[in-house]
Amino acid sequence: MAYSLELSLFITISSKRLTSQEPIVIDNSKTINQPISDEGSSTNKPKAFTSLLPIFAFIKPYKLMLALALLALLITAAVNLSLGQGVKFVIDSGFIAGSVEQLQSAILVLIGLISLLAIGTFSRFYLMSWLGERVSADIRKAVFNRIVTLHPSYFEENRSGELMSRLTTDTALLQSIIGSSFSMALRSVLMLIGGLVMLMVTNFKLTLFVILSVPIILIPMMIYGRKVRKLAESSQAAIADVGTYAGEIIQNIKVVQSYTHEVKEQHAFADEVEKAFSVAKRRVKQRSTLIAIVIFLTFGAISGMLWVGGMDVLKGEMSGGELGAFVFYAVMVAMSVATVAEVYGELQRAAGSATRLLALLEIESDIKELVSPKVLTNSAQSVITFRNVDFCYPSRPDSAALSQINLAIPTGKIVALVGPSGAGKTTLFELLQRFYDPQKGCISFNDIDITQLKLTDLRQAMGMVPQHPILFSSDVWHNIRYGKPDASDADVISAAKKAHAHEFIEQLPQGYGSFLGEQGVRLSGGQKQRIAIARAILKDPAVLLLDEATSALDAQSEYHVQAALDELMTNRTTLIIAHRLATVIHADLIVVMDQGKIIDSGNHKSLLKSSKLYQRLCELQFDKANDDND
Ligand SMILES: Nc1ncnc2c1ncn2[C@@H]1O[C@H](COP(=O)(O)OP(=O)(O)OP(=O)(O)O)[C@@H](O)[C@H]1O
Repeated sequence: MAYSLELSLFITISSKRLTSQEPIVIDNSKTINQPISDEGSSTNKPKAFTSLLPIFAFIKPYKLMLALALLALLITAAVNLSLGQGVKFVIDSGFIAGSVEQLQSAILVLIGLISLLAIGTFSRFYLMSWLGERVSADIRKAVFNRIVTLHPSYFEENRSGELMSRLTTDTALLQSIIGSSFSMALRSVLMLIGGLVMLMVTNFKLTLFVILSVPIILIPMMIYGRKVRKLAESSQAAIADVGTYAGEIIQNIKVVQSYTHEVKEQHAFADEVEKAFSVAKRRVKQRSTLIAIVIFLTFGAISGMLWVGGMDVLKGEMSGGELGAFVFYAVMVAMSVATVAEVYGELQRAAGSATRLLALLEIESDIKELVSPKVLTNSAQSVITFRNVDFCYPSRPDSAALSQINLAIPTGKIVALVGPSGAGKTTLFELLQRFYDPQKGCISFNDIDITQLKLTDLRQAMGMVPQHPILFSSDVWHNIRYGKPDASDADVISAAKKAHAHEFIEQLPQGYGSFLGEQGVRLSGGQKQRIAIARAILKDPAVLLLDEATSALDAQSEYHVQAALDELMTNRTTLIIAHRLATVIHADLIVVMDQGKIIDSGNHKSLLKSSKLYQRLCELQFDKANDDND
């Protein structure tokens, strides 16, 4: 009886395990990011298991936990095996011998064993699951730590969604491998060996029967199991499509509504959902069939065994207890083989995840730092020099984004960069912050080549206010304090006042504690800019990099933003990507750029005379300003 219970448990567990694998499978097959690595997938089986080995480096710190878990595993395996002897004893000494006392003592022993089994199983399950969770948390942290230090061009080649799935689904698969599959496999191997030995000891003829019937049960299981797994993969892929579709629509809800595409999107989404349903339907059908076949074959084989064994019992060649124990061990062997087969497939998929995660951990940032980099000492000085700088983006090696850039920016001066779209102005900012290194030439800060400078010193000295401010999904405190994490509340408020942001922040529902929504959606463009300016004021950088906003700010916002910027630029070396004439007129130096080159430089007056492009840009601005005034 205990057996049928265990068998049905086994079937439930196996089907649950299939379900739990599914989300992971989809990630491997569907959203793998090819540039990172596509190794370790099912096409790379021979390498599969060796690629799991480096994961042991993450398990090593928790050796004690692992040892205890293995001990618990050994104990439970031994108890499981001895249970068969318990069954034999109960039947032979209790029922058959008709002795109440012996039956009682047999049952007591059985209860003792079962208690030991329960404690052992609890320990094994707890310790292994703990280990799985702990190791996957450590891997997640290691991967994230690596990701945030990588060069920005890496993120142009690898989409953020794909990196996220490394952090979540790939690590989750490893967690399930370490936390459950690994111990299941070990336990099953132990039970398989132990079970086979016990079978041989109990009855050799019947052992041959078992060895023959195991493949009869396993082969259809494996064939169907593979089909179910494949369908589970496509089912998850279809569900992922549904998620991606919904995510995009939710993100762009305003565009959808302004084009009144709600109904169209509802239909398109319904199609995606139905596609996912029809795949799921096929999977459910296959799985139901699989379960039915397994039940039929398993119980069929047990019945066969009972018949052969029963005949032996009737002939007096075997005791009833021996037959009971035999059935017990036979089912144990079959279950162990099934588990090992199932875990094998799972390990292969986990190997894929491990390969990808480890590949990610091995990537080095293209922006290298010297072993003992130079540090910035003179905080009062901030001289920037570009010498013969040539640069093309890694993704476009044949087209120069900057060429032959020579530029000297003295301490405390305001330098405006002007030029048509695509001239290379933003690229200049990127190089200065070492998001990329130029292929030729040299950029120096205070006469030190920036490649020799300590990266944090360099970036600490730069404060960037981008055209489209980046805000985090948090409150005002967090967003301003990002400029200086240890700033006091008073410092944050003072920076906000200087940035002309204090007043509007005060009027927000929870003042500085107001949540700004994803990317600060709950603020206007001008307000977002002022928060970004407050952040830069708090950082108090030696050099200010300002991508001036052209966005149609209303006159009042523009006044506030300009006043905040004036405050920020005072006594600070400033580079402005200038879109407005007002800034350009006051700049100490205006640099005119076109197609990656500096074509003119000077002040407003001299350029008006000498530079055709500058004249044209001014005319366009004046005409626009006049049109706006009309
Ligand atoms: N990440 C990138 N990868 C490849 N090419 C890029 C990348 N960023 C910019 N470019 C290219 O480099 C050139 C210079 O771009 P950049 O953004 O520096 O121009 P810009 O002068 O700042 O233009 P805008 O005023 O429109 O912002 C453009 O041709 C652009 O297409």
